[in-house]
Amino acid sequence: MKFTKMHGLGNSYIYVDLFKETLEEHDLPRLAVKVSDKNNGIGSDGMILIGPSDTAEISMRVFNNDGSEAMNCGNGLRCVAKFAYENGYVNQTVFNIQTKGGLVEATVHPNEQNKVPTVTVNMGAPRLSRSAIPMIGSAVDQVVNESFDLGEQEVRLTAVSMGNPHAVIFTEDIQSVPLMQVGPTLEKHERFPEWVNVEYVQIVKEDELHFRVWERGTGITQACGTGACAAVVASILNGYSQRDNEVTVHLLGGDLLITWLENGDVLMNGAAETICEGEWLL
Ligand SMILES: N[C@H](CCC[C@H](N)C(=O)O)C(=O)O
Repeated sequence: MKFTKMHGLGNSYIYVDLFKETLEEHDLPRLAVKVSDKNNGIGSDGMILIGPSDTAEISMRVFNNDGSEAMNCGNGLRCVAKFAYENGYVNQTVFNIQTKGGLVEATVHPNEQNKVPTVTVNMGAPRLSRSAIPMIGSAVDQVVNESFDLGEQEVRLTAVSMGNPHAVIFTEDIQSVPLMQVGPTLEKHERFPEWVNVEYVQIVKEDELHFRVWERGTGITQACGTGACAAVVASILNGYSQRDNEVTVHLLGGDLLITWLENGDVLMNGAAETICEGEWLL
């Protein structure tokens, strides 16, 4: 099986081109776990399948490194867009990508001078209703800065879906967040029936945030594109940032530029890079 390893700000995946490869005989969750393993496999945060679509120019399926399938992946979308453009699967720089969480529109910027190529993705509108997250056990429909009992400690979180679920917690000091404790506890908490991605955010100023993430199905990653979008939406819902203003999100692996437009859509711009190509022999 031929593959391409690509990353968005250090959030890497093993990409398989289903226009050329067939995985019908494979158990996809098991394959995702195997290829993601850094010792017995290739090593990545998961596996992404690029393929045909009957509703868009191209489709994407995302598997975390625990084998769970996700509805969306921001860093993955930018890499899929770059791959589709470079491999001639699309003949324009603006095109749609079908994800399990819905259609998104990607814009490839191929000619940026002497810079790492970036891609802009219109991620569509965030889903804020508790039932869309999904999240249970809350009296209100939109969960904004709500107290959440974790047993030995209490956090205040804002719940946002970008097709996949996110719990955003604001902090005064991003360097000291208890991500290793709170991340796994929240990730599989019973109040999140489909589990949840967990983000800590420190406000630098209204158009600049620091960000850390514990990803559902993967753990701590260098970056999470959908998480950065959720962080900016949560920052605006909590009054720290403004609609229609581009916010710079500093993630461990680099920066993303996110704007929640007045029309409701969330735009994400960031790098997408190819690491290597290879053949999976197992
Ligand atoms: N762990 C996520 C999928 C990957 C999302 C992330 N890598 C991104 O760039 O958005 C989930 O289970 O919803």
